Amino acid sequence: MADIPAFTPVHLLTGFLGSGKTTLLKRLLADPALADTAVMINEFGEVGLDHHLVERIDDTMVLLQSGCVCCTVRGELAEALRDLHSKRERGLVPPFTRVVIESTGLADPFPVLSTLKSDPVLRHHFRAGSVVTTVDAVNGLAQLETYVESNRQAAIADRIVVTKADLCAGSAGLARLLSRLAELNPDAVRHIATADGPGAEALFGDDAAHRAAKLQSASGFYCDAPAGLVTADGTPHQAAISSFVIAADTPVDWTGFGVWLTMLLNRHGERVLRVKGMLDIEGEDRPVAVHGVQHLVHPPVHMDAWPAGERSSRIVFIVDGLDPNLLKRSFNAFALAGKAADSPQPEAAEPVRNAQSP
Ligand SMILES: Nc1nc2c(ncn2[C@@H]2O[C@H](COP(=O)(O)OP(=O)(O)OP(=O)(O)O)[C@@H](O)[C@H]2O)c(=O)[nH]1
Repeated sequence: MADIPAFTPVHLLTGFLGSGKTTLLKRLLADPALADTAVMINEFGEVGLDHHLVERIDDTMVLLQSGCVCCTVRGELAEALRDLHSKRERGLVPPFTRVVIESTGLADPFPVLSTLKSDPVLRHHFRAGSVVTTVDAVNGLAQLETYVESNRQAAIADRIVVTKADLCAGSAGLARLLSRLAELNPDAVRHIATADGPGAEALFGDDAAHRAAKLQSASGFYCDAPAGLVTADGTPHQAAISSFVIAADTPVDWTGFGVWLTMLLNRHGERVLRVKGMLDIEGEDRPVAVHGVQHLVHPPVHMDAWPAGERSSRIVFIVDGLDPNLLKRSFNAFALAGKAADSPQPEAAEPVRNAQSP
């Protein structure tokens, strides 16, 4: 086992919604080179699913919930790191030699890194490591142009991993994305994700000098959520982006669900920034994970088992200006064949403009 460094590097794995952070993290954590790693996962939304998808639950896996690590849960991040450090000192957790934080898809990397420097305890024990940013080859170009969060994540990266190139290999769109990324952040090393690369060393190898230089040059907007991201009521992130969950205790009809999701993404794909869920399908023992990113639906995956005591369907949505009540009602009509789950009370619901078409 490696010696504990005087300053434990904290690597940040970021990237826009659905760009493949959890997929990459899960693959990297299987590499023995990352055995001494504490992992923190932060999700935007009321219900966290990623820690189940990574399939590693132990004392060095921390879930930072109920807010975004760059703004509302910065305090929680600092506290969790202090707690991990203290437990390591007392031998209560394995002696990790690095930390990887998987941020939300909307996180701004600057405030996360500044937490390490500004906290009086953390700055004596931790240092900023690499910022690794995943960029989705299918949706990335449009996201870079539309969402400031995506732009900042790519601009601060030490390493950029272009994911889903297998879905659009050789296309003009992929070439345009690569040249846009080179323009936005010429210093970053760019990788194309494959089933077995890039590896842990390529992404989290030591780069303290590079990082220090980069932070220096970015110091003008290093400390807090940049002005462009803060809305009039002080809420970070663009005002129309919101998250909600559709939950159901009744098993879901797979065909109805498929029709519903396809129609939804066909019609409103631009505004469905992310949909991900763990479904209890009629006639299936194991949970099925489903993922969609804008117009793209990924193949469903059977998970090994239900997390303890959690057999029910949960679908997390992150949307840009869509009415949750409309989606909940149409989900109920299609996927549950009208058997009400947590559909809204009639008085709380918006008028349903078109119940048959999500
Ligand atoms: N074909 C293909 N699919 C990928 C690739 N990387 C990720 N995916 C799929 O993209 C979907 C979203 O991946 P995640 O790893 O959950 O993305 P994420 O960035 O963690 O998502 P959020 O945490 O919700 O922002 C999943 O269905 C993955 O299987 C890739 O390189 N190729």
